[in-house]
Amino acid sequence: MVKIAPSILSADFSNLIADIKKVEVAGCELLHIDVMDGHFVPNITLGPPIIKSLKGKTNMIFDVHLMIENPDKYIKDFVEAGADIITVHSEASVHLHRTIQYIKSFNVKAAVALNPATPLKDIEYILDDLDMVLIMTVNPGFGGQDFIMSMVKKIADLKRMIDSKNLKIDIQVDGGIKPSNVHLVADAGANVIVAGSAIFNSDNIEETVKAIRTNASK
Ligand SMILES: O=C(CO)[C@@H](O)[C@H](O)COP(=O)(O)O
Ligand SMILES: [Fe+2]
Repeated sequence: MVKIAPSILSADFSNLIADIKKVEVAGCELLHIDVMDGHFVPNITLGPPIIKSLKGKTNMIFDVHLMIENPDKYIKDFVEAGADIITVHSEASVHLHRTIQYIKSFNVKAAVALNPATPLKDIEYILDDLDMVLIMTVNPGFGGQDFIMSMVKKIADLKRMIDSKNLKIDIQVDGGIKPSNVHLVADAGANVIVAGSAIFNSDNIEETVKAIRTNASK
């Protein structure tokens, strides 16, 4: 059974709560919140004050994807804003093990994201410290990009790595996922599905979420 995490990057920011309610009613488990700083990625989105303003308005899990340089400097702010899961990019953290321990010291879940070109070996020795690994299926920075097909093998390799160590770690995928390709990532082992444009740009959010869930289990 997959969990679905709509990315609010593609929501209507002038009507954010209404859009969040729609995905909650559609049964989505997580709210994926993309934080971009204009340095790690060429785009700027939102920060802790907006996340804080949303807390308490939905029961969904706040899944905060930090696409920022020097994440350690801001982790406490995101925890205080209401993050339940904090994902940092391996490419953005010099001392990744320390960063993960720091996130976990606040009793929130810790995850590492890998850009498409980043090898799995970057997390091999810290895998058992992680609650989730995020395999980027596009280059981070924008919603609405095309899914990178070669990431299917990377997901399968990660799944094998996790199973070989007898670990229980979520595999999240993010970028270009829609009802027509979700089976590829789910078959490979992904169980947390981020989708932004496919959900928020659809005419019928409930139907699209249902299609993602159904097609993931085909
Ligand atoms: O982190 C990112 C992009 O950097 C994502 O979460 C996107 O927001 C996903 O959007 P779609 O590719 O599903 O439209
Ligand atoms: Fe994301």
